Amino acid sequence: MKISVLGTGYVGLSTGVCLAEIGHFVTCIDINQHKIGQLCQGKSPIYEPFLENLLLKNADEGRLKFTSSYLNGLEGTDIIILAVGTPQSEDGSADLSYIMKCAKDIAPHLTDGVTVVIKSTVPVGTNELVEKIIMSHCNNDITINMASNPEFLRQGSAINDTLHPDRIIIGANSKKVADKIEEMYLPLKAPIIKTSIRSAELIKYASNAFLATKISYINQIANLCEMVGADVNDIALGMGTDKRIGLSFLQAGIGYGGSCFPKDVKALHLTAEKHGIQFSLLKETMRINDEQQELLVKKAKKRFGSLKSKKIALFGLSFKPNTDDMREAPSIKIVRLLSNEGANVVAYDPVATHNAREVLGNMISYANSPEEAILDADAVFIVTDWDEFKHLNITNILKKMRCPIIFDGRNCLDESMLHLLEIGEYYPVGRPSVIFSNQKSD
Ligand SMILES: NC(=O)C1=CN([C@@H]2O[C@H](COP(=O)(O)OP(=O)(O)OC[C@H]3O[C@@H](n4cnc5c(N)ncnc54)[C@H](O)[C@@H]3O)[C@@H](O)[C@H]2O)C=CC1
Ligand SMILES: O=C(O)[C@H]1O[C@H](OP(=O)(O)OP(=O)(O)OC[C@H]2O[C@@H](n3ccc(=O)[nH]c3=O)[C@H](O)[C@@H]2O)[C@H](O)[C@@H](O)[C@@H]1O
Repeated sequence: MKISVLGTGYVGLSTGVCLAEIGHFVTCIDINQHKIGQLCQGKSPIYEPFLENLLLKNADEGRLKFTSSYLNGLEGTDIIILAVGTPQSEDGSADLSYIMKCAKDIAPHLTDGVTVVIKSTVPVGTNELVEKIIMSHCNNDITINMASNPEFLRQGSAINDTLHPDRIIIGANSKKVADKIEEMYLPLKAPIIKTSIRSAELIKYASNAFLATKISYINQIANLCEMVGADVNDIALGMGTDKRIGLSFLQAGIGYGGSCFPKDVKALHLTAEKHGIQFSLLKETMRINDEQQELLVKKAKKRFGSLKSKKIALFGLSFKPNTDDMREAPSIKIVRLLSNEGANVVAYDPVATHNAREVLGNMISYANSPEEAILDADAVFIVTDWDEFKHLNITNILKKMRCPIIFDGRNCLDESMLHLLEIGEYYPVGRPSVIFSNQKSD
């Protein structure tokens, strides 16, 4: 099939590359000419494992092209996939301006019978809105087919998630349209769920808000664990082994961030409110998450009394490992709180430093290695659970501190490695703290 994908963010690019990988002829279109320039040279504008290799391979084999011209990119296409951003507006609702503009701009280039698929996360009713915009801006008397096909990939594992999805949701108002989209995905051999357009739109928000709520739930359990002397990792294992609950998304820590959970929970809460539903559960999900992001600073204040002039080494800046994305990263709030307390922050992140500089500027200093970050540090905050921080040599690095005091916001240091520290203090989330003197005690 000939497919055009609009938007070359995480979703557009992963979708485009993977559809080419399964044999389709794909053109990715973006209004950002700088990005298109990079992509035409085989460079990925985002850090995402395996993406660049697959991009180069499919471009070389002639199945993947990039352009900023709608005229070239939409010519003779069977399916158009809209994957532009839907960020948060000031009032918390989804900002649909990019998708609306996109609809208006592509309209004059559409041909009769083309299928327009919305993959961006959009509130219920947006497909209908987009169809209206297209119909009022297309040149000829054409018909188009609309469909909703929300995306569930995670950053950091976007390629694997796209090639091996748990399920594919297709929302369409006719069997013919749904079948056409199913045909596009056939080589993936993934379970397909066909439904109405409105249900498909809502499935996406319901899924993200549920996962975010699961995280807030385990984080409140973690807070309780600290009060009663229980271990949240054991609780998560004990709960999650029940198949009805499941083990995933029970990793306690300093809360969720990223470009989706925060905005999607807010947007769903607002949609419910708009329709007279008081979805207060989601309000609590958000409140718990806001508070959880303050946890490490609160713990450090309790430990040190004052953080004024204390040097804090921050391990990790991105909102999760394997990405350089800083959108709504918990590190941002942590840095602001630490700065307000008068602490000096030196941060190390394997890939996010460049993006972090744009958000945090000179509020903090940036180190090129964990070793550099811990020089003269009073405490270490582990903010992102990069693999690099979990491995044995991190314990060796921490051992170089005179008396390491570690606040582990992601519970990522291994207990057995920690015992190599002969002296120091370890404060995880929802688990017993450990004070190492020559003899270890709880
Ligand atoms: N980031 C993620 O992991 C996931 C995101 N989503 C959803 O997918 C959508 C896209 O998200 P991201 O890929 O993160 O977005 P992004 O913000 O990283 O990228 C969006 C891209 O669209 C381009 N664009 C804007 N207007 C355009 C137009 N008129 N024509 C062509 N290109 C245009 C922008 O230049 C930008 O490159 C959002 O609705 C998001 O909620 C869904 C699942 C996962
Ligand atoms: O709509 C989206 O954009 C995507 O949002 C999330 O994906 P993503 O934000 O890339 O990353 P996740 O792995 O879900 O992590 C989100 C945040 O939750 C935190 N998290 C995750 C899992 C967990 O157990 N505990 C926890 O604190 C992570 O550290 C991170 O800050 C969903 O997992 C995807 O299915 C969805 O497609």
